Amino acid sequence: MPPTLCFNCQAARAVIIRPKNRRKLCKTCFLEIFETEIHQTITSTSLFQRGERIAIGASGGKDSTVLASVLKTLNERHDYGLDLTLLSIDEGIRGYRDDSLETVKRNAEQYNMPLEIVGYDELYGWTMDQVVAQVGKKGNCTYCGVFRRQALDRGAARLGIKHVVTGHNADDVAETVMMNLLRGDLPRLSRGTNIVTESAGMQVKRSKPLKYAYEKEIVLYAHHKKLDYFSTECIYSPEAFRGSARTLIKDLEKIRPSSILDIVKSGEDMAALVPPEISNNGKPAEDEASGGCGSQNGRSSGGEMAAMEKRLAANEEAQAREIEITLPSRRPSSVVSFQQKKGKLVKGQTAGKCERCGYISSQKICKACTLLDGLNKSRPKTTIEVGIEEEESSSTLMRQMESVQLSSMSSG
Ligand SMILES: Nc1ncnc2c1ncn2[C@@H]1O[C@H](COP(=O)(O)OP(=O)(O)OP(=O)(O)O)[C@@H](O)[C@H]1O
Repeated sequence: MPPTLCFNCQAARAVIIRPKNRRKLCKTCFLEIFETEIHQTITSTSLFQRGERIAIGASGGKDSTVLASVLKTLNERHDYGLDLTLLSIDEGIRGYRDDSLETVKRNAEQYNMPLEIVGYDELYGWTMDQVVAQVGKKGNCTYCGVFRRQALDRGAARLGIKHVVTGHNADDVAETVMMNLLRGDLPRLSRGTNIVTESAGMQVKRSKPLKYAYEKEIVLYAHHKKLDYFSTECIYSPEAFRGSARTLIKDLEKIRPSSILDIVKSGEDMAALVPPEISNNGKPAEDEASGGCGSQNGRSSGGEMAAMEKRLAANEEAQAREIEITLPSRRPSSVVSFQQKKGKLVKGQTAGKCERCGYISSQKICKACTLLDGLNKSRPKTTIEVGIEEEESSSTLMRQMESVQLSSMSSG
């Protein structure tokens, strides 16, 4: 039987079935199409300014490694004129981040980019190993996510850089859309679909150039480009709800490959219907997919079923560690009744500064300092009342507090 020819060039042998649309492509065409699509995302959203300094949030994983590689390629090919730097956050997780940082150090040499490493220990006086030793695994992702978002801002500020890019991909965005849909959280759904979010703390812009790239294609790209990346998952691991949304999306993708992009597009369309007063569009915002941990994501490039099974098992395990979060007043129905009660939309909050660390926050004490308070007081059980949009301003819902209960923290 003659070999199947590439759908694109009709000359070379097809070796890849594109996860996005099942088209059969040769390696060269796949790599070029993948890069071209990222270029189109960048140009159609006017993501970068010529001469801009960009910090690439580099974890050593497949997404940020592919992001660094593609940005370098496109910067040279299309003469974007960008000054690219790798920025890594060392959460202090022995046997995980120390190994992945070795990968980033190699990447810095391979891509000829400067590398800045910022540690939780120097910023907060705690490593994640110490946090977990104190609070247990349950809820540890909350600490890590809050700390990482600030750390990326602080790292960028240290470098004098005002734009951080992260490797969040279409699967991550689809998961965020799905999670917020299931929670009935329109403001977050809206923000999670934006390609650019202004970071609350330091007026650092944050963006996701891989927003429309499928995770599977990122793995294929890394594989065929022979990129050097780290593929072990975080030892403190996953957030069960995101894992469940992920499994749901992966199941849908099997039946309908376009599902991931369809969910992203639907999220964007729904976001367009959310009034700015509620979505906080264009204002400082922290969303779950802009610096939080997604290391629950499968990182293996082979044996999808095996990876899926592993994920399912991990999700099950994660149920026991899931943090209890109550969102009493964030459903669209409460948005309406809240507004009706007031008779008009409530003006947004004014972002002030955290009294402790100076990070911009709508509360007196920012989320990271609140968490640190609990840690430093060595409380075995902590109930923290934080505004869910604490570091975000101008949202009707921001005035409504959510109760985040970090219960049984000492139980692991
Ligand atoms: N320790 C870190 N240092 C710098 N950037 C990070 C770090 N952890 C995460 N990021 C950024 O946030 C993005 C999403 O991280 P996440 O934890 O969800 O991992 P991921 O989806 O597996 O990505 P990756 O494959 O790049 O690790 C990463 O692609 C990276 O840009």
